[in-house]
Amino acid sequence: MFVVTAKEMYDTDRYAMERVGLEGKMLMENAGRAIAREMEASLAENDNIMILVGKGNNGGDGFVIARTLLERGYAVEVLQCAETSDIRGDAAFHREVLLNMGYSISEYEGQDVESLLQDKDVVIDALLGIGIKGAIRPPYDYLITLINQYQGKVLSVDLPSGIPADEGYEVHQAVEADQTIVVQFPKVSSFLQHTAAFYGDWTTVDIGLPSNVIQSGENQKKVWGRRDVVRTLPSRSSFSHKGTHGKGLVIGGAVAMPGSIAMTSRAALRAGAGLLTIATVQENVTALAANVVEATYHTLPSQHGHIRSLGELDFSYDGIAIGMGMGRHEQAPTIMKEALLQTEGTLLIDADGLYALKQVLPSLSDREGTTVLTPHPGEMAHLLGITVPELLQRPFSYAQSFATEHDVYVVLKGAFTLITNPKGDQWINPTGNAGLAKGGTGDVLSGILLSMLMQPQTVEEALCNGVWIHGYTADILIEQKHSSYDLLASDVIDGLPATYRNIFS
Ligand SMILES: NC(=O)C1=CN([C@@H]2O[C@H](COP(=O)(O)OP(=O)(O)OC[C@H]3O[C@@H](n4cnc5c(N)ncnc54)[C@H](OP(=O)(O)O)[C@@H]3O)[C@@H](O)[C@H]2O)[C@@H](O)CC1
Ligand SMILES: [K+]
Repeated sequence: MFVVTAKEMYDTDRYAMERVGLEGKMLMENAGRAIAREMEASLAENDNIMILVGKGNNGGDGFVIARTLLERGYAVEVLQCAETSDIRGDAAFHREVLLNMGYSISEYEGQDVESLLQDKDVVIDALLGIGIKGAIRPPYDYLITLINQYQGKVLSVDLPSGIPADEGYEVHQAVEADQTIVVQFPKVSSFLQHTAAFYGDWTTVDIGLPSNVIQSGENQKKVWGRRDVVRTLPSRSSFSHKGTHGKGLVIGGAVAMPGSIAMTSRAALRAGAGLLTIATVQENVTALAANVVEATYHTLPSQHGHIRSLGELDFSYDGIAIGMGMGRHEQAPTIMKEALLQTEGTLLIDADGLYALKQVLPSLSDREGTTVLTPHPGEMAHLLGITVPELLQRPFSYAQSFATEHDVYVVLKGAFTLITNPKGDQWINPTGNAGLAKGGTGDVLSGILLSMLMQPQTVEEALCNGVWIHGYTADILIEQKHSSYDLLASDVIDGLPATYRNIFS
C-alpha cells in the first residue's frame, strides 16, 4: 500500500484527468460514493447526520456523500460553510446535482451551530482536505472547535480537517475524528506521532485512481503488511543445515549491562539464526553462557567493566550486530571504527554503538558491505545533530537524507517504525503497540533483524519482515496473554514461535 504526500496526490489526480481521461467530476463521484458506503458501516438507520461542507474539493466529496446517504434514506442536513460563489469546478457541479435532486443545502451565516449539532448523532467533516495551507482561518477555526466539543460520532472525509497530508507542519487546531475515510492512498500524516491520533480509526477507499505516477516516482513510501511478509519470508528447505541459516556475531555488553546482549542473542537464535557467537567482556561470559546456552563465546579484553578493544576478533560472519549494552566510553569510537572497516559483510549498529558511530561517521563511506542502523528517535536526532522534536516533525525526510548521504539502511524505531534504504525508498511498519515502549525491546529487535539479514531475502525484505515480526509478536501477546503494562522484552522472544507458526500456517 502506497503512502503519499499532497503533491503526489495532486500529480496522480492530474495524470488521471489529463492522461487517462478520468474526469474530475467522475473521481469526485467515485470518492463520495465509496466514502458514503464505507461510512454506512458506522451509521444506524435512524441517525441524524450533519455534514459540514467546506469550499474546496473535500467539500465537493461532502456533497456527493450527502446525496448518496439521502438517497439511501438517512436523515442528512447539509451545512455549507463557504459562500456559494467560492465553490467552483467539480465541487460546484456536485452541489448543483444535489440541489437538482430536490435536496436542500443550508448556508452557514454565523448561526448557532452548537445548537444545530445538539440533536445530531453523527457529524461528517468535509471542511478541509489535502489543500489546507497555514493556520486555520474563520469560519473553520470556530467550526473545528465546535466539532471537537461535540459529543457524538465524528467521521472525517480524507483527512481530519486541519491536518495537512505532509510532514513538517505544526498542528494547532484540527478535528479529532473517531474515524477517517481516506481517499485512495493513506497520507504521510497518518504515520506521524503528532498527527496520527487525529485520524481515529482510518481506512482507505478505492476511487479508481491509477498508481502509475507514484509507482514511477522516486522515493516511494509504502506500508509493509502481512501479505508482504507471507510473500517474502523465506520458508526453509528440508535440506538446509545450521550454516545455511546464517552464522552471526553479536558484539557488545559491559559488566553493568549483561542483559542487552543476552536478549539480542536469544532473539537472533529464536528468529532463526543458525549459529551465533557472542563477543563480550570476559567478566560476563560465565553468566551469559548459562543464559544463552546455544551460543558460542569470544572473550574481549576489558577495562573498567567495558570492552577495551576487539583484540583478535574474527570478522568473517554472515552478519554482525554491534553496540547493544556496550556503554558510552572513550574506546567506543575506536572499536566502532574497527568494526566498520573490518566487517566485509552486513553490519548492524544499535544503541551505544550509534553514539560511538557519530564520532567516526566518515568511515561509513569506506565500507563496501551493507550497513544497517537501528536508532530510536533520540539516537537518530543525535546522529543528525538536531533535537528530537525537530526529528519527529519530519522523520521521513530526515531518515531519507541520512540514509542516502551515508549509503546506509536506517530503521528509525517508533510507534510507526520507518525503514529507509540507501536510495531513499521507505516502508512503514504497522504492527506493534505501547507494550514495546520498554527497556530491552530494541535489543530484541536487533537480534531479530540480525537473523533476518542472514536469511535469503533482500536487505529491505529482511528489515521490513523483522520489524513486522517484532511488532506483530507484541500485538499477539497483548491480545492473548499480556497487557501493554506487563509485557517484557523477553516475552517478545518467547512469543516468536507463535508468530512463525501463524505466518507459515
Ligand atoms: N485525487 C484527488 O486528489 C482527489 C481529491 N478529492 C478530494 O479533494 C480534496 C482536495 O481538494 P482541494 O484541493 O480543493 O483542497 P481542500 O482541502 O478541499 O480545500 C482547500 C480550500 O480550503 C481553503 N483553505 C486552505 N487552507 C485553509 C486554512 N488554513 N484555513 C481556511 N481555509 C483554508 C482554500 O481556500 P482559500 O481560503 O485559500 O481561498 C482552499 O480553496 C481531497 O482532500 C479529497 O477530499 C476527491 O474529490 C477526488 C480525487
Ligand atoms: K475533512
